[in-house]
This record gives sequence, C-alpha cells and structure tokens, in this order.
Amino acid sequence: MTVTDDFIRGLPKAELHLHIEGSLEPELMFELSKRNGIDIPYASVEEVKAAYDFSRLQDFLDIYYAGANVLQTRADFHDMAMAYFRRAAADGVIHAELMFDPQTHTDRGIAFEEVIEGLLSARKQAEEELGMSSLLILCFLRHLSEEAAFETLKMAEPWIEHITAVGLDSSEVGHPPIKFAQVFAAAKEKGLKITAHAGEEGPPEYVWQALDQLHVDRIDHGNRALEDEKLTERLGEEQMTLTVCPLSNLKLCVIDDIKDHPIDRMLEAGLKATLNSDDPAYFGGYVGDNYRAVVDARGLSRDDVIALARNSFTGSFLPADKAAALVAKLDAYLAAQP
Ligand code: HPA
Ligand SMILES: [Zn+2]
Repeated sequence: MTVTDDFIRGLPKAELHLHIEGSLEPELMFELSKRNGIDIPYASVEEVKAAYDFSRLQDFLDIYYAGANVLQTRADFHDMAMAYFRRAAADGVIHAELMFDPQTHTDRGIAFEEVIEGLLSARKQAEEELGMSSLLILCFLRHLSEEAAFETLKMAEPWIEHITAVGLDSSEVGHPPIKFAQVFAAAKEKGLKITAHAGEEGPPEYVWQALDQLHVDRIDHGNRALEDEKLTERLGEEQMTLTVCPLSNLKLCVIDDIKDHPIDRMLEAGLKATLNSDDPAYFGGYVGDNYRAVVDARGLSRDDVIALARNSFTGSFLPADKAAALVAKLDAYLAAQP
C-alpha cells in the first residue's frame, strides 16, 4: 500500500532530535535582526538560503552559530520556539524534545535566564494552544572544554526541574565523548537523562564511548555504528534509540544521495531508529519531510513508518505512563484508518 502524504502528516509522532536554534527560519532571522538592530551578512532571504550549501558539519555550524546572533531576548526565544511548535503540529508531532545550546548565547552575553524563560513560556503556550507536550535537552558544545560544560550545568541549576536531559553537540571529530565523561556523570547524579551526538561524522569508537563512558540513554544520529558489526549488535540488543535525521545527513554530506540512506538497513538490523529533522530551517525540511524523503528513496512500507513513529514514543524521555498514552493515540489513529 502506498504511504500517502496525508497518512504521514496525520500519523501521531514525537520529534526527539531537534535543535531549536536550527529551527530559526531566514524570515524570522530577518525580523529579529531588525527588531534587535543586529546586522546579518545577507541582503535577502534568498541570499540566506543560497548560503545553506554545506559539504560537512563544520560548514553548517559556522553559519548556524552566526545566525543565532539575532537571538537576544526571551521574546525572541519564545517566538522561535512557537514557530517550530506550530510547524511540528502541522506535521502530526504531538510531543517534541527540544535541544538547546546555552553556550551559544551565554558566551555572547545573553543571560541563561533569557534563553530558558523564553523556551519555557513557548512550551506552556504549545501545550495550551496545540495540545503538544515537550521537554528540554540542554546540550554542551563539544568544541569547548569540559570545564565550560560544568559551568553551564551550574548556570542551569535554578531551572533544573524544567530540564529533562543533557546532550552533546557541535563539532564531533576531535572531540570524543570521553572528553565529557565527568560532566555527564554529574548530570546523571542530578537525575538527568543522557544523550549524545555520535557516529554522525565521528567513527564507531565514539558511539562505543557514548555507551560505555557517558552511559547514554539515547544516541543522536549513530549512522556510522553500522560500520561495526559488534556495535550494531550491541545497539540492537540494548534496543538503544537512535535519533536519525535523513535530510540532515544529505545536507551535511554524511550520505551522497538520499537513495543511499541507511534507515531501512537500521530497521532490518533490529535497531530502534526514529526519524527527526535536526535543524529543519537549514536542512530543507521538517519531520514530515524526513518521513516522506526516506519512504520515497528507500521504499519504506507503511509498517516501517508505523514502527518509526512507535519508536519515537517509546524512545522518548517521557515517563512510561505518558509515553504509553501517546502510543495509544497512535493506535487510535491507525484503528480509524480505512
Ligand atoms: O547535526 C548536528 N551535529 C552536531 N551539532 C549540531 N548542532 C546543531 N546541529 C548539529
Ligand atoms: Zn543534531
């Protein structure tokens, strides 16, 4: 049976790998640049979009951090997050786990409070207006030191009850997970869940480290784990959730062609994969576009698509009863299909 756009859009799903700063669309970037009197090095939305031509992760990160300069006040963070929630809701997302990069903002003099209060007020509005639940994942920038990560964790202390997990992002190669073993141990002691980008550009060894040194609850990306048979087996045995991002993989040249995407190989190997958008404003699509892209390129079946959506709930950082309630919404949707 063909998997229609309507089926994909209507399918209740969670998004587990989304950098909120990566949802800043060029139009809003211009609006905020005017609102805050911050110059950006582009004359038009078209010029911004033309700059989004990357050949590796670092090309993207340079532009992504520059784009974040327009974010100044809690209202800016609120508006950016609400724009994401609305687009995600239109794609059938009923629960979203938002990563944010405090160091990108605190290092240029924006108070942690402005960042998090803006995100928290948007979460509340999304719950009220869209019926969408969400939670926050505080990410450490891995190109910075572990000491700086510890300072960030300390800054977050007054809001710790509003933060569910910590993550690790930014330039992967040369910054292995083990560099952050102590700060992740400290976060775990505080009751936070753990996730880390690993095996996007970095080698399978970084995925092993994420498992054995950081004791992750989830792996972000994980593509290169497939190069290591033992590692693939381990991820399958543990049913470790992988937050896979096909359009990101394409834009950042992790794969040469969407037709080469390994999502079906992951499922066939018994891995617990999910589909996500990563940085939708930069990579050309929201979560629904990611489902569509791999259905078309890899011929995923309707059952595959359902399994991916189910994994998004069971792999979420929600308490088991809340995750089960979302799985029930998925089942109700499926039961109502012709
Ligand atoms: O895809 C990514 N990889 C690493 N760091 C990131 N920060 C935002 N997006 C990414
Ligand atoms: Zn990411």
